[in-house]
Amino acid sequence: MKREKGLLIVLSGPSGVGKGTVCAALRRHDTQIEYSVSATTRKPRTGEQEGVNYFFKTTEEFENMIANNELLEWAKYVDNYYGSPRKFVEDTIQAGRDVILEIEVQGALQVKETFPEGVFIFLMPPSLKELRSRIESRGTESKDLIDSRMTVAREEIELMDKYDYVVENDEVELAVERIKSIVTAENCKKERLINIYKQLVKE
Ligand SMILES: Nc1nc2c(ncn2[C@@H]2O[C@H](COP(=O)(O)OP(=O)(O)O)[C@@H](O)[C@H]2O)c(=O)[nH]1
Ligand SMILES: Nc1ncnc2c1ncn2[C@@H]1O[C@H](COP(=O)(O)OP(=O)(O)O)[C@@H](O)[C@H]1O
Repeated sequence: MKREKGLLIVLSGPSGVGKGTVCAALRRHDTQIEYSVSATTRKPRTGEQEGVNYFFKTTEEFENMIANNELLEWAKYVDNYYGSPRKFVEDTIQAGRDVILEIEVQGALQVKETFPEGVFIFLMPPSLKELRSRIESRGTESKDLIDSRMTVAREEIELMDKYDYVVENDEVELAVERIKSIVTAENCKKERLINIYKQLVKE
């Protein structure tokens, strides 16, 4: 069936809950969902590649992107800027393909304002204790940074009711299956398909 626009899927939740891990697993499932690569002023971690994990920018470059309206949303998170390049997202959706943004909560809520027809998914940790141990086990942050990420996490969890769906990330493969079910169901929504059928009847 010929698609109209693709779905904009926003996967959000606290740092360390497993957004990156779940998104990477989702991509391995060959769901044909496109992944939006964000821009950031954060320094690359070992193994991270330009244009694959992030587009790494200076503060000046990032502020120019904001000024030129090149970002669909952006946020300052802990001490760095993060944002989603607008053009890739808009082009992908226009071409009828689904796109997923993996972003923190402030940015997700901005997208909800400008793009309410998006599908908003909040990834939940099984507990705060487990969340802290996941951040610690990743080993990418100092003790101070872990504390500030935990403070932000508590605030973010309170915003959970603004999302369409809440998915627990107890096990990666279970979380992936839940997200795939959500995307399938959203693609079957009558509102999305009715116009396509009207068009078919006319032809
Ligand atoms: N608003 C927004 N948040 C982003 C974007 N890209 C990444 N983030 C979020 O920024 C936070 C910090 O990302 P990062 O430094 O890579 O750390 P990690 O996700 O905890 O490994 C995470 O919650 C990301 O999901 C973006 O384009 N926009
Ligand atoms: N379901 C899970 N069970 C156990 N550990 C997990 C799970 N999901 C992610 N992790 C681990 O938690 C840490 C944080 O995951 P990450 O994907 O970097 O989180 P985020 O992108 O939300 O900051 C990583 O070490 C990752 O391997």
